[in-house]
Amino acid sequence: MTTQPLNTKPLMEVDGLAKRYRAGQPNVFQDIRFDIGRNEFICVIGHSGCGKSTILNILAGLETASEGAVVMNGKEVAGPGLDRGVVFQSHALLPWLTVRDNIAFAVRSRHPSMSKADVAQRVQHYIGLVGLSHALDKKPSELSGGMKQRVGIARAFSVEPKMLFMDEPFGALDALTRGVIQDELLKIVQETRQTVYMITHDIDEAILLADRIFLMSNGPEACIAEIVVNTIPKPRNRENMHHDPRFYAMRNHLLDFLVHRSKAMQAEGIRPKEPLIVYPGAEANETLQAV
Ligand SMILES: Nc1ncnc2c1ncn2[C@@H]1O[C@H](COP(=O)(O)OP(=O)(O)OP(=O)(O)O)[C@@H](O)[C@H]1O
Repeated sequence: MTTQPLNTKPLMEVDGLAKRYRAGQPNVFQDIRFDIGRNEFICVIGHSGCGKSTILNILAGLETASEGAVVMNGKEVAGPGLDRGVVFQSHALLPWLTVRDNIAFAVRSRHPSMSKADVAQRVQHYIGLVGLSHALDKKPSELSGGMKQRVGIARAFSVEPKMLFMDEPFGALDALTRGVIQDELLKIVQETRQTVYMITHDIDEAILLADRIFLMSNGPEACIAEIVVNTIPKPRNRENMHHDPRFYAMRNHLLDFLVHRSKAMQAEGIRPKEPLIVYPGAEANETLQAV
């Protein structure tokens, strides 16, 4: 299920992806199949080594699949493209350029004929959304880790890609900084309605940000075991989300998968043909409406 009308074609269609790095070895993952709707925010959770980054890299066109196909906007993905942006755990800013020029450089690569004034306006808009207007003329070496990552996020959004991939973008940050940046990401996504595919190990982060959460079984031969539809309505808010009765149903479901079900599936060799689609806490909503 996607969050868009059924008659609208998905932005990305993924069909039967599998990857093996060496002949004769088992697939890292196989039978990966899903659609991503326009304006959807997808989070992917799974134990280390199940192939989350490899899948993300294949969708972004940075890696090739052993089997299967990825189609975006009706066109097969055969390599990297400017319509897809990627944010990794390390910010990858150009150290010799200021914050302003790092973002302007990215905007100009995507829109070579954009006027200087429009590029400047776009840079200011996106750096403002991550609360760093005061740092426009600083070099990356003058910024903290959290600030660099915020510039990386502003840069990725400023290009306005059709699809943005984020591979554990906050993994290297302390909990406080992470919270601040999650709020900024939430704000920027609400404003831009950017389509995002993001890997995280943080369950609360996934509940805060995602429309749907893909749960991957353990590898090798990993698959998407469940697709969890976020039952907490938007707009969500980090400060009071835990007061929503659906929050703990979502959280317990995700935790239980990571702690118990993913291991049990591996031990018993269970591979669902199709991911189970679940709505944890939906019954809490029905109770709320009945009161
Ligand atoms: N270039 C490569 N050559 C050989 N094996 C690889 C290569 N890249 C990844 N692998 C293997 O493929 C498997 C999946 O790796 P991947 O990084 O995609 O997993 P992940 O789920 O993103 O892990 P993590 O959560 O630790 O980042 C791992 O067993 C890894 O060792």
